[in-house]
Amino acid sequence: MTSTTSALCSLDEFLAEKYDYVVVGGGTAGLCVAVRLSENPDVKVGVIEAGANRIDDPQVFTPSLYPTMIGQEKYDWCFQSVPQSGVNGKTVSQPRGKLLGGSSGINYLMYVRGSKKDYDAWAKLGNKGWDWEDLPRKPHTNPQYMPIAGPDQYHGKDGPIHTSFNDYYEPFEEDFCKACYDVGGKASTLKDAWSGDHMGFYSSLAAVSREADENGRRSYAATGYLKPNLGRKNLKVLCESLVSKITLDGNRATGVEFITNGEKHTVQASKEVILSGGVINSPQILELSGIGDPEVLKAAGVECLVANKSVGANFQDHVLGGILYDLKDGTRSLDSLQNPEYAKAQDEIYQKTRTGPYGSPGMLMGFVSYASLVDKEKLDSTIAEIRKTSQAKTNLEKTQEETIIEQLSDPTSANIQTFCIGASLDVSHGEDQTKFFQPPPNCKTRITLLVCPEHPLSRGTVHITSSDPSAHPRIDPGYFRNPMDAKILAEGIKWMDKVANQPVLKKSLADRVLPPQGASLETDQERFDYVSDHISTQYHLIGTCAMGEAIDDALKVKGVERLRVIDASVFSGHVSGNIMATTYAVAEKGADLVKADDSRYAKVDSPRA
Ligand SMILES: Cc1cc2nc3c(=O)[nH]c(=O)nc-3n(C[C@H](O)[C@H](O)[C@H](O)COP(=O)(O)OP(=O)(O)OC[C@H]3O[C@@H](n4cnc5c(N)ncnc54)[C@H](O)[C@@H]3O)c2cc1C
Repeated sequence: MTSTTSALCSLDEFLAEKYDYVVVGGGTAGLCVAVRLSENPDVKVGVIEAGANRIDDPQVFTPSLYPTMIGQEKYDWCFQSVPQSGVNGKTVSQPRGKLLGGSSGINYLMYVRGSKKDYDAWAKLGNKGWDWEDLPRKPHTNPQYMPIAGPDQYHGKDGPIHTSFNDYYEPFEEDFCKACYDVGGKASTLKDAWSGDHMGFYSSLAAVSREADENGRRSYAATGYLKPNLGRKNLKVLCESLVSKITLDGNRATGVEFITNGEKHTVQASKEVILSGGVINSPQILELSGIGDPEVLKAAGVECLVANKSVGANFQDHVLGGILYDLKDGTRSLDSLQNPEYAKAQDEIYQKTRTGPYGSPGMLMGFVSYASLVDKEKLDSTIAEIRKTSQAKTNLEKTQEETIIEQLSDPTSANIQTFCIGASLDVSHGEDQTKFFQPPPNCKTRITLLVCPEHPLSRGTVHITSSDPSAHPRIDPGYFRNPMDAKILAEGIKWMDKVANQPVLKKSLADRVLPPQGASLETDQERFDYVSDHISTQYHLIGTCAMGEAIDDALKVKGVERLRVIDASVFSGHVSGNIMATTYAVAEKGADLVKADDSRYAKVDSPRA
């Protein structure tokens, strides 16, 4: 390869090379895969990323500044759903990171693993090698599978993504945890929330580095995986270039077509194309390439080259609902950073020591089971209603539904995630992230108490409606298409209302803002009506190239040779909690699956980033 000092290269440099593997999308999964595949210096890897390199941008690296990027085209694809009949016809914004590092560069930084049972459910769906034993526990012996946290059996020490606990806490954080345990009437049994059991309430790890040169900064795919390996001569990364399709010779992927500065180019991949465009763009790119449901392709004016009806189906998300309170006068929260004097003082602290609220995003969360929130009669009627109103059509959907019924019936299953965020997150504005994060008026400070069902029954789709690669696909998340999801969320709101009314927390709260002070949350119907009008995405889109359906368990696209998908679109069912860590784990395993099919890797003593 031509010698440059950095893998980040110009168009000419990129086109001058020949690649074994071309990775589409330099995001969370894509950079992990590219870095792992380029560990062998004889293997040439090219990455094409639509967004820019923003490694040195303070909005990206300062942990608490994520709200300033979400909903802004400089950082975010700013996708929007079609109107959702389950939520009074509202549209719901669908942010996705459009920068080197992808969504790991704009997300809330929460570093969470799912429950053991969630991954075991993937294996039960027929995906061999994807259970807990095979995936997240690998860091135990093989730290790269889960990045570092503390020095115990569930956390590695030398992984690429660095995590840490906040060094700054809001005054009410401990009170929230106490209130949650008071409502449940039980003390904490939580040992390690990354051990496959995260039932309970705690301040989570954040993907914030505490290493010298990155101290107090976001640790994400661009800094954790790519940055230490920029000197590799066999790795080239081209930014600000939009992949328009995968080129095929019959049913064999041969390379990629992309657009830079309005000009079309192609690049060949002699071994494989790896699609890591994320949950919206991976199915979009497959469909633009003629791989997908023939009817969808025909309607979009794209010739069908490989029929695969599962592409773009099985969309799932975690839906966020919640309650918003003003804090009593004088109670600090991240909203206090609106006050210019306080913000200046905290910024000085952050610049000098990399500590304080700017380096400590809200991390307070927890998990409860649905079975612990309702009595036996209500649990039985929920299950009967799920069966009666079942919308499951495919084998995958039917098996998933039975798994969800098992999960909801199990008092040890993390069915509902809860958050206490010391800032105003306005769930009446799920359609617009800039309004969602708008600070409260009159320099007030607020607290947001969020609730989120983890194993949704509703399914949606992502499909192209045009052959234009720059046109956003049609995103129909199907929120509350199955009304049981709204009913389960409504139970979570009932529980959260009790938490807010525990004296230990109530002492910090002033008026309720959402639902407005005085609005009743007494009946099932009132709570159902409230959640049906007040939701946001929790940004945990999955499933549009699902393992076992659109692709096989080696992540190969069914019906196409030399083409894999490796990103969050391959999750076949949902996991409890935030999904960045699981996406890294999928990418690590995906890279190993690619290596297993290429004899050149047997010779390599995998150095780790
Ligand atoms: C606002 C937000 C907050 C979140 N908060 C958290 C959190 O706190 N904790 C957590 O665990 N998870 C969180 N998540 C979820 C998590 O970050 C994502 O699920 C995960 O990062 C997705 O990884 P991915 O590799 O599938 O996609 P991405 O990381 O989105 O990568 C896809 C990449 O492909 C590129 N791309 C797409 N199309 C093309 C094309 N045609 N040509 C070239 N490049 C293309 C994109 O620009 C992007 O860089 C959040 C997500 C968002 C958006």
